[in-house]
Formats: sequence, structure tokens, C-alpha cells
Amino acid sequence: MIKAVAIDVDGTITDKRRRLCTSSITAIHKVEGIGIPVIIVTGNIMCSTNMISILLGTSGGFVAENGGVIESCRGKKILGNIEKCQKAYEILKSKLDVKKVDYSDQRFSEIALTRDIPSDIVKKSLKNVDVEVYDSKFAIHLTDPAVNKGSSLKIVADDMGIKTSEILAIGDGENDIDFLKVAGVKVAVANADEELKSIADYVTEKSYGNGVEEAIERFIV
Ligand SMILES: O=C(O)COP(=O)(O)O
Ligand SMILES: [Mg+2]
Repeated sequence: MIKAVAIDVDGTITDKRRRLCTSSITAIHKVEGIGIPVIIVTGNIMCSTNMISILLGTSGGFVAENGGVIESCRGKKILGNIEKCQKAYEILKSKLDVKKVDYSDQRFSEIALTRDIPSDIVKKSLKNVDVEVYDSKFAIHLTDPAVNKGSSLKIVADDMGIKTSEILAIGDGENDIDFLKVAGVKVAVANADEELKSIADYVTEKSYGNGVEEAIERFIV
């Protein structure tokens, strides 16, 4: 039985231009309306994630910065080690002309870069460095390998008193693989990366927010 819905932001409830889809707003309101908490699980910074949660009216807390920061019913926690990411960034900067995305000073646990440099070149340059690199299709994230969206969703679920196997998870990118893997029902929207689709229980026909609405109608309401 589904006791919570964990949902990614960019490319899932937003379209490819990061505009929030009205269909996902309606779907999230429906889920919350029948008493099932929605948990936002994103690579965005904490204050943006907090605002997204408030504007959407979600009640399940959140996972931000790809698992580096969480807010559950027990408060906010920084779980990722930014020093590791800073070291990786210094190494990268000595090799490539990389740029940080806006509001980088507000990231507590990871470093996010613009996608000017292809992510496969970034990943190759950091092959032997203790850092996890995700290309969310909106930014390239240098994160602490000890945390990810899945490990941090488990902490939020534990704090809520539910099992991750009782969660419906919906995502689009490679940084969603870890939280879909721990969820009971794994959904990839139609525009998702092939690797995410390959581990999903269900791939929606529709893209972005319309895919979220489709998944909610199929598995929840
Ligand atoms: O912050 C990003 O790069 C993308 O965010 P997402 O994890 O919600 O897709
Ligand atoms: Mg995404």
C-alpha cells in the first residue's frame, strides 16, 4: 500500500524549460488531499526546495542537493560533506574552464556546475577522485558519494515511520536512480533517461507533469 509519494522536480513536475506543469500541481494536490504525504526529492538548493514544497502544499518534507540536505518531521539535516566536493572542484578547475551555477554560495553539501562542459568530460576528469558526478540535464553536480537521493529518502521515510517500499517514486534523470531503486513503485516519466526507464516498474506515456498526473491516476487516485 502506498503511504507516500516521492517526486523529483526538474524534468518531472517541470517541463524542459523548468516551468512548473499545472498538471503536476493538480496531481500533487489530489494526493495530499487524500492524506498521502508528498516528499520533494531534488538536486535543487535547500531554500528553493523549501519554497517549492510550500507553494505546492506538500507535507512529507524534502530531500535537497541530491541527498546532501534533508528536512523531515525531525528538522533539517546536512548529510553531505562539501569539502570532498570542493577538492574535486579544485582539481576540475585546474583542467577545465568549469563554472558554478547561480546561488552556489547557498549550497551546503555539494557543488553544481553549468553544463557548458559536457558531463562525460567532467566525469572522465574526476574518474579517480572521491566524488559522485550527476548530470541532471539541468546542471552537473559534484556530490559526496556517501549520500544520494535514495539514502536520504530512507532517512526521511524512517522519520515518518514508513518503509521506502511503501513509497511511489517518480523521476526523470540519472540522479533519480538511487531513490527509485529503494521505492516500492518506481515510475519514470516518458522524457526520462534510458537508464532510469530500464529500472522503472512503469514508464508513463506522457512527459513531464502530464506523466506525473498519469502515474498518480494509475497508482493512487
Ligand atoms: O537541480 C538540478 O540540477 C535538477 O534537479 P532535479 O533533481 O529536481 O531534477
Ligand atoms: Mg530531474
